[in-house]
Amino acid sequence: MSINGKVVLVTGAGQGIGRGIALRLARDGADIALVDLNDDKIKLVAEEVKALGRRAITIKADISVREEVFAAVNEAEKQLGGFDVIVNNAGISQTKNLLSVTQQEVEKIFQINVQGTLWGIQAAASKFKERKQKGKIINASSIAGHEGFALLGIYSATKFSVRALTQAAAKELAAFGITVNAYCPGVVGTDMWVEIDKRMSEETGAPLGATYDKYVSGIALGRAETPDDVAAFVSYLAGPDSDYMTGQAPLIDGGLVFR
Ligand SMILES: NC(=O)C1=CN([C@@H]2O[C@H](COP(=O)(O)OP(=O)(O)OC[C@H]3O[C@@H](n4cnc5c(N)ncnc54)[C@H](O)[C@@H]3O)[C@@H](O)[C@H]2O)C=CC1
Ligand SMILES: CC(=O)C(C)=O
Repeated sequence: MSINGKVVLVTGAGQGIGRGIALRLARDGADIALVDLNDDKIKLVAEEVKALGRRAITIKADISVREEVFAAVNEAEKQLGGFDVIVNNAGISQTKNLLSVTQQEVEKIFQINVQGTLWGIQAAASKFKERKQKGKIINASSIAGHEGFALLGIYSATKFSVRALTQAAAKELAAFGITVNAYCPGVVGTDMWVEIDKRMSEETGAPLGATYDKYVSGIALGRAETPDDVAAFVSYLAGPDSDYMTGQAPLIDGGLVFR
């Protein structure tokens, strides 16, 4: 299985799952455009990609701003000489109960998790069409895109929305040879979960670490997920072995949510 020489853009690549995906796809042979709000972090990941023998560029961009996402895709093509796969990975969490969440808070997370994913779909699909080539679009959903979780209700709504966009885009873009799929991780030990656990403690009074431990204790395979676990599945979605798959959002969660 190889994506040797392909150009892949990964958003939210500065840390956590996005960094894991960038490094895995570099090991698979791809050149990587690393996109994140945090310039310092993507520069460090770029050094790691280069140490694996692949090319890497960094683009500081906010995925919630449509023009910045289109500019990032153009820059990736210009500097790396092609454009084959986008991984719309960047996202934020929000731990609030439904009765107190504000309009501003709802708008912010929808702008990043949903609109940001839509801009990535638009920018990548436009580029594939302009280049008259096939391409792959891969979006970050979640277990929370298959089940609404208490205190993660608006976050869950955004991840259900990502699945809706994935299905609709797959139908609209299949005729152009563009596939659109999503990955749905479970409990991955990144900074996002540190923040969720802290906010859960504030909301419920649970001791720090207790919410994370409770979630992990529900995983059939008996351990928290790592970015590498997610990246291994994204490697499949990015490569030719998934060519006959589109519009899907499989769970890769160690056995936590069963559908
Ligand atoms: N950590 C987990 O357990 C799970 C995470 N996910 C999803 O996976 C994706 C990655 O999650 P993690 O690596 O855990 O998160 P993280 O919080 O560790 O890293 C997210 C990265 O995205 C960047 N980012 C945030 N907003 C951005 C914006 N507007 N524009 C550009 N970059 C931005 C951040 O700077 C950061 O580098 C997210 O979409 C998340 O919802 C899904 C299921 C489980
Ligand atoms: C962060 C996330 O997607 C959860 C709650 O699993």
